Amino acid sequence: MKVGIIGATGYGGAELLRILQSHPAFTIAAIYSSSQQGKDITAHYPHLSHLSMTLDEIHPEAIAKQTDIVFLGVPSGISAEIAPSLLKAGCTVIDLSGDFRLKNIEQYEKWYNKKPAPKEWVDQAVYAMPEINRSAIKQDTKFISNPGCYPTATLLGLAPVVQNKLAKEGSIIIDAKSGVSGAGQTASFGTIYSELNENFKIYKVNQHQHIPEMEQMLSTWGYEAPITFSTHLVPMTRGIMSTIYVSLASSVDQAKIEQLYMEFYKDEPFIRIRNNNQFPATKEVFGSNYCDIGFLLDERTGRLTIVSVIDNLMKGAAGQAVQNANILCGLDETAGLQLSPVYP
Ligand SMILES: NC(=O)C1=CN([C@@H]2O[C@H](COP(=O)(O)OP(=O)(O)OC[C@H]3O[C@@H](n4cnc5c(N)ncnc54)[C@H](OP(=O)(O)O)[C@@H]3O)[C@@H](O)[C@H]2O)C=CC1
Ligand SMILES: CC(=O)N[C@@H](CCC(=O)OP(=O)(O)O)C(=O)O
Repeated sequence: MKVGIIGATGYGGAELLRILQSHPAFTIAAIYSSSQQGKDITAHYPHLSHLSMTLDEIHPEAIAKQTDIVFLGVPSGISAEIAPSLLKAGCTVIDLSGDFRLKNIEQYEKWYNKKPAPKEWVDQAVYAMPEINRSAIKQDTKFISNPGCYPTATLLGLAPVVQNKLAKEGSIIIDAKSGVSGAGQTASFGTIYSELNENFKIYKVNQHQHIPEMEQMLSTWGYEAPITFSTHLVPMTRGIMSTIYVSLASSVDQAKIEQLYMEFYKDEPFIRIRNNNQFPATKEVFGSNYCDIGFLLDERTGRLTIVSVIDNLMKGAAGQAVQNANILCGLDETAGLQLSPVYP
């Protein structure tokens, strides 16, 4: 099976290269760039010098001939422009951006502050988070919209509670933190070393573009109230920790909640539940496709604290995209993804 990567010079693209170079069923047929055509990937990423691949121009018809699946790892706003021409040319596309996740394009315009992709293409995109809706991916699916990094950690943390109608309406508060690679490789004032080092910042308060993505999924689970979601930049390279507070709608104890999570995720190869009141740390998933989840009920307040961690570039982007590609191709979902976290 031949795969291609558009945006291979980006962080998500580099992570796709890292996974796909040793995938048992996928071969990297070509990599594409809008700004570095004709150059070797090594010119941008010396750590990939063992691959020695030339970056090609983005020509949809040629990409359709060269690949069975193409991963699109370009910024939001750019995917909306590129994906339709790829699909028209006959490519099968897995898009990592936020451009096709929101079914309501007015919501996209409001939260991303960008022109939305044409509705007809948004309608065709299958939003796929394997542990939640892997059956949405059919054999003839041509277009997958990969979930956002924060929504992946948060929704996986919340699913057992919300789907079992245990969340009190209006009570969900999410306090999330990300390493700086979540912002991609282009430096901005907020992501330069002197701003990040020995610093801890909140950003996009009540304005984060992942809020409607999470609310869209929560509403399919019957939770209709708006959520409070805050994001923080942590002086580290990779990792997301989503700390979620939710008031419980009925009285259950810690043992029952543990049982619920264990049961909900019992067949999931990439979800690891911490029991005995243990909480996960971002380093425990670093470089892997795992999502680790811990939780503790505060019996005084009736609130549950859930902590969900992922590597933003793996389960939050490239790893989940490959997991989706595996499902699409009828492969073992874990193919190419059985990587232990890098520790310490
Ligand atoms: N970083 C993360 O943790 C996550 C990222 N995402 C999403 O994945 C996508 C890629 O993110 P990431 O790799 O971090 O981003 P980067 O900024 O690191 O890389 C994006 C790449 O897109 C390409 N690009 C930029 N402008 C254009 C353009 N006009 N036309 C075509 N290609 C362009 C560039 O490659 P070139 O110049 O070679 O074309 C660039 O290397 C984004 O949509 C992001 O929101 C999703 C989840 C997590
Ligand atoms: C640390 C950091 O800046 N993270 C980014 C994640 C962006 C992202 O992944 O964008 P999509 O909307 O395409 O998913 C942010 O919070 O905006």
